[in-house]
Amino acid sequence: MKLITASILPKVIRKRPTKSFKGTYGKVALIGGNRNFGGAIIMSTLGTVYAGAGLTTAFTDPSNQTSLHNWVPEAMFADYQDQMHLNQLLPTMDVISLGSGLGTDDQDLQLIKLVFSLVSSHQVLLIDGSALTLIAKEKIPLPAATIILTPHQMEWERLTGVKLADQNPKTNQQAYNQLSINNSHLIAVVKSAQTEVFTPMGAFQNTTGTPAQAIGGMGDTLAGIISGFVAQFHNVNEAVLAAVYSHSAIADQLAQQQYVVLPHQISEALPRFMHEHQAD
Ligand SMILES: NC(=O)C1=CN([C@@H]2O[C@H](COP(=O)(O)OP(=O)(O)OC[C@H]3O[C@@H](n4cnc5c(N)ncnc54)[C@H](OP(=O)(O)O)[C@@H]3O)[C@@H](O)[C@H]2O)[C@@H](O)CC1
Ligand SMILES: Nc1ncnc2c1ncn2[C@@H]1O[C@H](COP(=O)(O)OP(=O)(O)O)[C@@H](O)[C@H]1O
Ligand SMILES: [Mg+2]
Repeated sequence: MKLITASILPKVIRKRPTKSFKGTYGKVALIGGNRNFGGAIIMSTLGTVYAGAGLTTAFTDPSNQTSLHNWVPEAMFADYQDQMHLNQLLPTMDVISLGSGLGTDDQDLQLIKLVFSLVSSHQVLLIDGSALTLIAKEKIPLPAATIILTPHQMEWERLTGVKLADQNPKTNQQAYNQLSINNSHLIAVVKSAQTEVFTPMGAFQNTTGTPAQAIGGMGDTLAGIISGFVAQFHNVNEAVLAAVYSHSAIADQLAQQQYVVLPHQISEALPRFMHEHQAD
């Protein structure tokens, strides 16, 4: 297993060309955040916007609209139960992130099915949180698209059947290979204290990260940052690796002076971190 080190950053994070506009940097839809988990979609949206995605829309429960705009006015809001709006907007997106704080009710399951039916092969679909739990439980096949799965270890167990205690680079690789049989463009970010990333170009282990990150919303934030990187940087595999590295590298830096690192602090530190690591 190869290591993800700082050398990934200048490969991925490029100086922005002068002749560019917001459309150059990608359109992202983030779908999730029920009445109880509004924070999840807000943290995810912060990650995407602060990573530099050109246009970001959060599809969420209407009860989250005011808080979302207080935290991140750069993002647009849409009601995730508005099927017409989903039908209209999702086909225009470059990246769709589904599941952070979604919940596991029947209406959430119907929403996942609708999104899967709307996604097309040129788009990237990131699947996180409750959406992973539901597709594992209901055995929903993944659509034809570039798919990024971001499970924590219990979600990975639900998806693959590999028990948490048995998870290691070898069993995880076997499970990834099995999942890839029906999808040749699959990336699995298996999150833990030493996150492993499985891609069609090989398997990688992250070298950054701290227990100061063990707090709710940390994975929601990562899903947002990955979406923002993939929206604007062209090699999807490398963009995911750079996002995973950056998320935890910033946490390492903050943890030098903080007992715990709050997820939104990572997003807020991201533009400066990317500035420091951009290449010509
Ligand atoms: N502020 C918000 O709005 C927030 C909203 N959130 C949203 O909530 C939704 C549910 O997501 P979830 O991860 O909280 O719950 P679930 O999928 O049931 O997994 C937990 C179960 O697995 C077990 N477990 C064992 N190992 C584990 C591991 N390494 N990492 C994690 N869990 C591990 C664990 O064991 P225990 O802790 O009980 O010992 C427990 O039994 C999802 O949509 C998410 O986006 C959250 O992000 C929080 C902030
Ligand atoms: N001890 C740790 N060391 C490094 N990273 C950690 C540690 N604990 C948790 N993390 C990171 O925090 C995130 C947790 O993801 P997840 O459980 O999905 O969070 P949530 O759903 O609450 O947002 C992952 O990116 C994981 O790698
Ligand atoms: Mg999570």
